[in-house]
Amino acid sequence: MDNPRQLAFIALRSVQRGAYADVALDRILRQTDLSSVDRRLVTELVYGSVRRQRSLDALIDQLAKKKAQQQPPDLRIILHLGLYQLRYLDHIPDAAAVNSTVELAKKNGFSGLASFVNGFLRQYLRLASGGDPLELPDNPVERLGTLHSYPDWIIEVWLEQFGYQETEQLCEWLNKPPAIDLRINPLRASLEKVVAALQEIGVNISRIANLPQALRFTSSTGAIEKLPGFDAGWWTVQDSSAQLVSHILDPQPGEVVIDACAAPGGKTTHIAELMQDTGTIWACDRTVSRLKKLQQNIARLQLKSIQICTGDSRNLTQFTSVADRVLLDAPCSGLGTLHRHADARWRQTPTTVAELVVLQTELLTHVATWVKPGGILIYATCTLHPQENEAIVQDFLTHHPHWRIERPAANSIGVPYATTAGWMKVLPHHQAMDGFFIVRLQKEPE
Ligand SMILES: C[S@@+](CC[C@H](N)C(=O)[O-])C[C@H]1O[C@@H](n2cnc3c(N)ncnc32)[C@H](O)[C@@H]1O
Repeated sequence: MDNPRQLAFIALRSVQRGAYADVALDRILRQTDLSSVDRRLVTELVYGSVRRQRSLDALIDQLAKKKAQQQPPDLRIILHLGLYQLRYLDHIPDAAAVNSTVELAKKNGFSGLASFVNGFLRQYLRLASGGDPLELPDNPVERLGTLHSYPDWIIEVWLEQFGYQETEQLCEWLNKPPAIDLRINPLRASLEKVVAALQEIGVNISRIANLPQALRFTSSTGAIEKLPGFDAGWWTVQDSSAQLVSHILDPQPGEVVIDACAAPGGKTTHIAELMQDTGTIWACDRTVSRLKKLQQNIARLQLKSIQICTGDSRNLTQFTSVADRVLLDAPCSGLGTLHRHADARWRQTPTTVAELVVLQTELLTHVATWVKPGGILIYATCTLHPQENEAIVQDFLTHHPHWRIERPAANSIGVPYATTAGWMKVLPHHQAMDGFFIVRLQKEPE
């Protein structure tokens, strides 16, 4: 049973039936005792096949008699697995990819189609020896969508924002495996201490320009929770651009700060660290399971200044005008973090975005009432969709004349990401971090 390709096939079958890719993968990996090399292969095959689904289907449509949608669902997965290895993985010899895919077909009820699978993959290889066999439409939206495997609507949103060349770079960047960054907890350890402890066990790590607490792994790590300092609360896994958000909030010791969408607490715990664990931080969220993770993180990092408030932040009435600063790290379509969630591009749609826009508007309108006169409100998302970012802020300012955008001060941490409008945008293909939108709003003093 511990055959990596068979395990990938089982996980992909769950994904096809509606499971989240990370959940399906985690379930399958927990049941096995694979070497770390094989675990990496299963992970790559599952995430890669999901991510590249559109391109792989286009090749099936082109090269097989039956279109991808008309293939038996399990056979379609097997063809995806074979094609994915041939097209995207350099370290697997072609013969091994073809033979193992034929075996997979035989093992999973397609013995009668083994020669079709063999012929199909060998035809792909023959064509690939003379250039890319994937035929691309002329229309730029479908062309980028087919080549880089994104739905047309995402390509349209990005083409309008960034133009063809930048969109293509962004698509390519978000198809690469994500980096893992750490945020050092200065209340428990210094950056130097963490670097030394990791280097001692052969894990390589580098600093990230302009982010005082950030480190990025540059070699493989094994299980993160087993690395030195995790249990002792020396550090937290958090992408650099997410770290940027709390620095831009700039909370001060002793203040009252509310994090309106806090779980699992990446930014709340960062805020507590920046405030030297003084003052009061309210961590609000409506998802109980995610709040449990927040609680675990607070305990591991040994923080005392955070209070949890469970509920829908649109309905919480106890916080009117109490906060020096409020963070709204809003639920969003996550188009800036597609590299971390292989199936997200297929789950989000223009309809889910429209629903999110309503939620984001309602949240922003309500949590703005929590800020004291003269106080600060940060609106942030990890998406690159103007309806969820620029349009939300413009609409808010139109209806709230006592608020204004505060631009990043000269030499401050937000400057490299600033736009002429005053908000900040982190573009993954420029800054090598998750995509983020961050704006700092100030309420008029009394
Ligand atoms: C982007 S995530 C927050 C991530 C978190 N700030 C961090 O850094 O770890 C958005 C969160 O919003 C929460 N959420 C969504 N709708 C909400 C609502 N109406 N009220 C409160 N929380 C909500 C979700 O449960 C989710 O945890």
